[in-house]
Amino acid sequence: MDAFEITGGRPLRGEVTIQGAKNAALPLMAAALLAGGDTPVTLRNVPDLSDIRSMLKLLAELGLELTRDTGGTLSSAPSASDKVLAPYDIVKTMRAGICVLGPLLAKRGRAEVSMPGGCAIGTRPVDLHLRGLEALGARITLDAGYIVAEAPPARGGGRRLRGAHVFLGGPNGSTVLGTANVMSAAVLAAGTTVIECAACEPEIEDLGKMLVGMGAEIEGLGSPRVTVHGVDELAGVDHAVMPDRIEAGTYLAAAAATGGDVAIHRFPVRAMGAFLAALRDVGVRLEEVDGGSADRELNDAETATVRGVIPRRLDPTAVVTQPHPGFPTDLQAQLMALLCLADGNSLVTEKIFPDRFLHVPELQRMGADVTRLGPSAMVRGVRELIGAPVMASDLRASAGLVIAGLAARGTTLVQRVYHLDRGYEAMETRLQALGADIQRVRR
Ligand SMILES: CC(=O)N[C@H]1[C@@H](OP(=O)(O)OP(=O)(O)OC[C@H]2O[C@@H](n3ccc(=O)[nH]c3=O)[C@H](O)[C@@H]2O)O[C@H](CO)[C@@H](O)[C@@H]1O
Ligand SMILES: C=C(OP(=O)(O)O)C(=O)O
Repeated sequence: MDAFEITGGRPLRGEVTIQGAKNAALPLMAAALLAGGDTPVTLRNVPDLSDIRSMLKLLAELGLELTRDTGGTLSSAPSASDKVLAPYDIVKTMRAGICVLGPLLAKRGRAEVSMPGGCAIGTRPVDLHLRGLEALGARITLDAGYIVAEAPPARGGGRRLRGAHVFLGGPNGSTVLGTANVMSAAVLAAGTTVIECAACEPEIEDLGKMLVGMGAEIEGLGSPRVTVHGVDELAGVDHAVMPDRIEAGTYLAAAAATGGDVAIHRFPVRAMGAFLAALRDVGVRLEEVDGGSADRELNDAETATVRGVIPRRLDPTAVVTQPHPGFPTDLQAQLMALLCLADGNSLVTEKIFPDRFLHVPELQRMGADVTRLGPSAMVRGVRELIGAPVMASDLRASAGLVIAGLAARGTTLVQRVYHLDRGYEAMETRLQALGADIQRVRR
């Protein structure tokens, strides 16, 4: 199994360009199943990640071939496939495998989708996905680990979902991929669907933009009330995947933890308000790099090249993860790694996945002073972290450990790098280019 061997203490310096977002690209790829006729779907800025390869395999299994060029563009060949089985072997590897459920139901009238996998970050039910699709008239049963769903018979023959009022609120707010599924199903339903308590995450907005580009009629994107007027057919589209806000936040946190100076290109500023507010509390200020020389205050750009002005001493802060536009749970571990080095006590509360603290015992192995208190963690800043062998069993916890390793004295071995390969393209190469001492090794 691959591991990262990191010798810490080198400030990251240089430039890094943010890739397309994994969590946008995966539902966008699934939405390619909705295209009719022989117009191709083209998706640009698709990162080269193991989750993306798994989704390509899953779509091929469903009769939709997407080919990838060297520049990260995926193009579909026309498909008249009526396959509806999303098998366990592929879907178990990633949560986003569930994203084919809505498109299959809408386009092919039936779906048999294995219960999904994904990061082990606590219970991850799919009840809201199913409730939303049932509201659109789908009949759903669970059979041997598979979700078997069928659209109701349509008046003119075949099967078709029907528009409805759908409420997607759950115990911890809305559901991101549940919203993707219901929205992708509603676009071809008969009549109008109103999704209340829709996820406002930028990746859902990106999916909506792609669907609109295919001919869908959607209002309220980015808000908790999304209205979808069903249409009879969708065409292909040429769409660029939004930049990855989690990757951007990870590299910024790494620069801050090492006292470095990194210019980050394609930084999705507008999608990152809560993270940037937390960094400002810690003392990091962002400046927009203007033409490579004169820097100015960061404004509300969609994307920009930014540089963090990193203080010598980091202040502590309190953050609570929440649905967008709140602080993203997918950046909680990375921020915690940074707060381990702040001058004082911080409080991190996890409201989306209250057990998402797998990085805590591993950070403790590196000398961090963190106490878990139910859904919160008290982080008492220490003067330094010390390299150690560590291991995490989810993607962002692993990213937090890489940041800790980059800042620590001595050598850290981050094991089970396959988690990182799900979400960060060539992470070690990109960090090496920023001056980090990091190697991929076999252990
Ligand atoms: C591939 C992808 O985009 N994954 C992201 C997506 O996951 P994912 O879409 O799976 O996460 P959800 O938004 O669905 O989960 C949010 C909360 O809702 C609960 N819930 C969810 C579905 C459901 O049917 N019932 C229910 O109760 C979950 O347990 C959790 O507490 O959003 C998460 C929250 O921002 C991110 O951490 C993941 O990186
Ligand atoms: C939790 C994540 O991914 P997934 O939902 O695919 O497990 C993530 O991207 O941080």
